[in-house]
Amino acid sequence: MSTQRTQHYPHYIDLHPVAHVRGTVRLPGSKSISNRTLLLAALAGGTTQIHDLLASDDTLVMLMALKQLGVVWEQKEGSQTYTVHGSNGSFPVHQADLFMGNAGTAIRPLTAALAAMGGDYTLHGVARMHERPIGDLVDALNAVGTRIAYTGVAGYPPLHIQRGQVHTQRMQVRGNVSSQFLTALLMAAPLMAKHDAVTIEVIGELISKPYIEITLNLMQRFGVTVERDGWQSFTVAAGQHYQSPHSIHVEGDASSASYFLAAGAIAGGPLRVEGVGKDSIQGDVRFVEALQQMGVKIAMGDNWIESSSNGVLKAIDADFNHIPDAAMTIAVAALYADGPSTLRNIASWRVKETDRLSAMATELRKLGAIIEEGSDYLRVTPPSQLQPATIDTYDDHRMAMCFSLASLDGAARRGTTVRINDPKCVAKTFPDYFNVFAQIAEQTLL
Ligand SMILES: O=C(O)C1=C[C@@H](OP(=O)(O)O)[C@@H](O)[C@H](O)C1
Ligand SMILES: C=C(OP(=O)(O)O)C(=O)O
Repeated sequence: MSTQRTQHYPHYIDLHPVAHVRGTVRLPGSKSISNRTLLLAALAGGTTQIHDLLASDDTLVMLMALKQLGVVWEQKEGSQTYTVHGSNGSFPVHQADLFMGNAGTAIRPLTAALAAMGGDYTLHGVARMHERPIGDLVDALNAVGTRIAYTGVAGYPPLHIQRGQVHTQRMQVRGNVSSQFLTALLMAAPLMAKHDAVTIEVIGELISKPYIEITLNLMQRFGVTVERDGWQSFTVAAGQHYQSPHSIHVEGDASSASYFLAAGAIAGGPLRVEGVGKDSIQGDVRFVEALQQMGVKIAMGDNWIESSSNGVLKAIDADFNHIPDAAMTIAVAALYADGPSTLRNIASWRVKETDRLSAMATELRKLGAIIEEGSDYLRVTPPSQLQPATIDTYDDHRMAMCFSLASLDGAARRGTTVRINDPKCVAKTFPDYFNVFAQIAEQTLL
């Protein structure tokens, strides 16, 4: 039923040096908003039209899982408009074996929702998904009576969910490994708050905080209000149900925007992205603050952002905990800076699509950079000249996308030829990435 596109990529792509980039890019939909919206629409009462849903592997696994769970949805032909028929808080199918790929935004919220509903479900994914932690979420849920078991290694998917006896007014969750655990509990909380309010307490530190704002914002649009005490506790009053807002528009993906904004910053610009802007609910729009600290000129409208180079990039030393995904783009942009840059507080990189701290260090070194890899930081000292390199991507879309930037000529140093191995991994969030990247580079020839 889905007509999502499949890009046919070769085993590698060679990117040759690009003198200048300029142009306008229409962004694909936000992954974070797409998968949250799909699940909320599926749980809600009523029918929701979702416009500009992201077409990618991560949204495909969510769509397919919902279909297996008996949720009815249709895609409007030739568009990314979907109609989802809500199931009023209870999915029709109570037994399913669900493939979650490597989509954190699918497996974590679905685990919480299915465990709260009860049934007989297994959730599994690609090999790397089975190395990505989920124990803090399972602990939080099983402590209030759900029945989730590990079928492989304790603390990691695959999971087997059975019907439990959920009795809760208070839940506790750790937030120092992934914010998606809190997001998952928040989204499932209305299913558990039938008779009593449910309060979710965060134990210790919470990382990636802006993603919680996306969750709360979308829950609100589906009619559920969360009372909060800062980042410490979140309460969902009893008797709230998700209600369709009828129509919802998915913003462009702010993390995907980072590659193009960095391109404009490195290699001239102006480079405009359309689909996100001042009004965005995504924390990753704050990527532009990091660029501004690096001396980049940024202009912003309600629904667009534009970057242009202002000479040599200034080195940066900053905390990137609030924008872990877009921070990878800064690590590559740092190759063009006037000195060493330090990206701090990014330990979560180790448990994402790959160990991104280690992968980033290895691949940046291939280009000639001197790298210090800490347990939770990365220090990038640019080389005098970038060396041609073959970049391994570790089945990590962001590795493939951010290393494309090393082909750009910057004010401080020239770009180099980069071979990107296994470029098809971009399908996780941006199947068309390399075509769009080629267009902004080609536009310089006009
Ligand atoms: O909630 C979300 O949509 C996301 C939260 C972040 O993960 P962590 O909270 O694990 O850092 C981010 O890296 C991921 O790409 C998307
Ligand atoms: C960490 C990421 O994905 P996920 O939603 O699978 O956690 C990412 O897209 O960079």
